[in-house]
Parts: sequence; structure tokens; C-alpha cells
Amino acid sequence: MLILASGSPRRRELLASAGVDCTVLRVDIDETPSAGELPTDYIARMVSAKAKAAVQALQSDPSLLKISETAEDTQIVLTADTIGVLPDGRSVLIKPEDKADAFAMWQQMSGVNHQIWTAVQATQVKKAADDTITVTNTVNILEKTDVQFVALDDAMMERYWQSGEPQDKAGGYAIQGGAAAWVARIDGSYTNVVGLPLAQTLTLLQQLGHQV
Ligand SMILES: Cc1cn([C@H]2C[C@H](O)[C@@H](COP(=O)(O)OP(=O)(O)OP(=O)(O)O)O2)c(=O)[nH]c1=O
Repeated sequence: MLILASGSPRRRELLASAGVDCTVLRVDIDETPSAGELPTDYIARMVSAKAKAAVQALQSDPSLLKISETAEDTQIVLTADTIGVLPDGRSVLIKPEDKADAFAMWQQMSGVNHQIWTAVQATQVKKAADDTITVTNTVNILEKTDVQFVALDDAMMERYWQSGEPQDKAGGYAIQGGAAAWVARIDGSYTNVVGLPLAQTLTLLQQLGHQV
């Protein structure tokens, strides 16, 4: 069975909607961007740090890995990271720290286009007889979706902040929730915005020989 190393319920639900069962392993990493770090570098660092943390957790508790110790028996650990990117191509939007941070992000997205990027990493691991976990293959994809927001006023932003939904979402919004009314159009994968580009992820899993 697939190990989804993500605390995001959206990712698990998307995989379940495609009939993919997974075991959830929560990993906690520092998601602070470095000064001047470009979106491509930041998102690659995040998705790989989440995978490293997951492999470490498996190493501490190898019983989480439901595979035998034969060389052919491997398991896939899936990690993902979702960010917003402003039209300057440099500004990364992650989860808002507080209300002021959310408002500042939304003001920059009001009435214009931004992009949502999700990076997905499939890390194939195997277990040796002494319970050592080794990574046998790593494959990454990066999917980008253009999103255009309507013009937002203070009352719309205030109402949405009070809903409690923005707090744990990249860019401080959920297209699958209250912010659906803010989205004039998108160009690209919808599920990518929700946190996991489903069709592309299934292709990735198939490439690694995982039955989907
Ligand atoms: C833009 C957008 C983001 N999101 C979510 C997807 C991700 O869960 C979250 C971005 O944060 P992430 O750090 O990508 O994911 P996470 O912290 O929820 O889970 P983990 O790190 O354990 O994998 O924002 C939506 O649900 N809807 C949206 O429209």
C-alpha cells in the first residue's frame, strides 16, 4: 500500500476518489522560505525535505513499512507541497501567518492572475533484513495552474478570514471551499490547486509500477 506522507486531508481524499488506498504518515518540517529563495528552489526543497522526514520516521519504526525484505519488494512514499506564485515569478505564497499576512497576499491576488504550483515526489523504498530502509528511486513532478481572482474588497476578505478556512491553505484560500466565489477562471489542473494534481500523480505512480 502507498504511504502518503502528508497531513493534508485533501490529498488523501483525492487519492481515495481515484480508488487509491494509502496509509497516512504525518511529517512535520520547517516550511520557512530562505531569504530570496526562488519558487522552484523552495518547492523542490520542501517536497524533498518531507520525503527525507518520512524515510527517517520509517527508519525509526520499520513496522510502518508493510513490505518483506526481498530485493523486489518496494513501497512508495508520496510527498507533496503546494504554493502560490505571484506574477513577478519570484514571490512565494505559503500558509498565512496571521490575518494581516492573509490580507497582504489577497491584495496582491485581487483582480489579477497568480499561479498555484504543486510539487509531488514519489520515493521508492525497500527494507533490508536488518530493518535498514534504503531509497531505491525518486521521481518528481511539478504542476502549475493559472488562477484568476475577481477584485476583492475588505468586506469579502474579512468575511473569508472569519470563516477559519484560510489558515492552513497556501495563499490563504481554498478553491474547493469559500474561495470558489473568488475564482473567475483557471487554466490547468483543478486538483493541482486543491493540493495534488491527481491525473499526473496517478501516471507517476504507474511509472513506478504501482497498481492504480
Ligand atoms: C490553493 C489551495 C491550497 N490548499 C491546501 C493544499 C495543502 O494542504 C495546503 C498547502 O500546504 P502544504 O504545505 O502543501 O501541505 P499541508 O501542510 O497541508 O500538508 P503536508 O505538508 O503534511 O503535506 O493548502 C487547498 O486545500 N485549496 C486551495 O485552493
